[in-house]
Amino acid sequence: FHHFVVKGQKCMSKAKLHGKTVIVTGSNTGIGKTTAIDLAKRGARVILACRCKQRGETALQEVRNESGSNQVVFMQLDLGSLKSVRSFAETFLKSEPRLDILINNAGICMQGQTEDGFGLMFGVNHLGHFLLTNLLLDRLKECGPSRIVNVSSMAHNFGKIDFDCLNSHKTLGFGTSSYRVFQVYCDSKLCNVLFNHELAKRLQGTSVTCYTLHPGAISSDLGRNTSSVLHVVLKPVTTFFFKNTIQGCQTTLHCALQEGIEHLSGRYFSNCTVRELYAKAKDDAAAKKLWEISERFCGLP
Ligand SMILES: NC(=O)c1ccc[n+]([C@@H]2O[C@H](COP(=O)([O-])OP(=O)(O)OC[C@H]3O[C@@H](n4cnc5c(N)ncnc54)[C@H](O)[C@@H]3O)[C@@H](O)[C@H]2O)c1
Repeated sequence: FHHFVVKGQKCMSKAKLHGKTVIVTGSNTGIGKTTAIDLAKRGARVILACRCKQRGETALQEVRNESGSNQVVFMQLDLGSLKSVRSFAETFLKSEPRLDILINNAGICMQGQTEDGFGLMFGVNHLGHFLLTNLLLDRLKECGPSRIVNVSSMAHNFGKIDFDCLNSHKTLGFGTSSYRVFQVYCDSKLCNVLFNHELAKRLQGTSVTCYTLHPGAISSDLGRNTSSVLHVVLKPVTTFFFKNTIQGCQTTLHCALQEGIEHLSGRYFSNCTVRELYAKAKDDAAAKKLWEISERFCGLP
């Protein structure tokens, strides 16, 4: 109940980001867009990494207008295509000298399959971000102290990881029940938390830290692909009870900016506060196994 009706804490950091560069994935809508606007207002150079060129460019104008900054750039990134992730990273690394904050925000809750034949939610929510982060890691290290923020969800609590299922690249077809779609969404959000757990270990001794979080229950477009009737019926309820996208981006901003939280690298936040995870979300062996299987799927050495 607390998670659903509390509008939440505000990010208290007054950090200015002039001369710093930030990437926000999935920033043409929802909390990605409000995160980008806030960071641009603080002076950062903000890269909007979005799938659709047309929607990305519309968002670019909005983010520029609302932030009053012209240091905002659109770069095309489809997380459902490993080729697109590689080409985004290549373009970014060639054209931008710095990377100070990487915000892995994009997320999807619907059935389907990625270009590479993975389940859409596993592919976009986890695997695309896994590859993206790995390809940008050296640049983050060069620019340290730098941060990686992985937007997960409290839904990870209902997740489980079936490695056999991942190996068989099982995907959900159209007509799959909403319950099953939600279960696989929860699984992908558990992948975000386990990825963050293993990443923090691998980053120990570097100047890069990473954090994962639940942004709150937010009235956004995330459920747009669930039953349209349900969406229409629930919209007034969610608009009233849920956080709006400005409230919804506060924990992301906290993890990206708050001074003095570096010792909390690898931890999980909600309402701008560090929270305990259940054992399955900080399971060393599962996190390591997920990392190794993801490397194999992405063709990383
Ligand atoms: N809305 C909520 O209540 C809620 C709760 C918990 C966690 N979250 C998480 O917050 C994050 C942001 O969600 P939101 O609520 O702002 O929803 P949203 O649907 O408005 O935003 C998601 C963004 O991801 C982008 N995206 C989807 N597929 C992509 C792909 N293949 N390549 C690149 N970008 C892609 C979308 O275009 C969109 O911009 C997600 O990771 C979501 O899982 C949301």
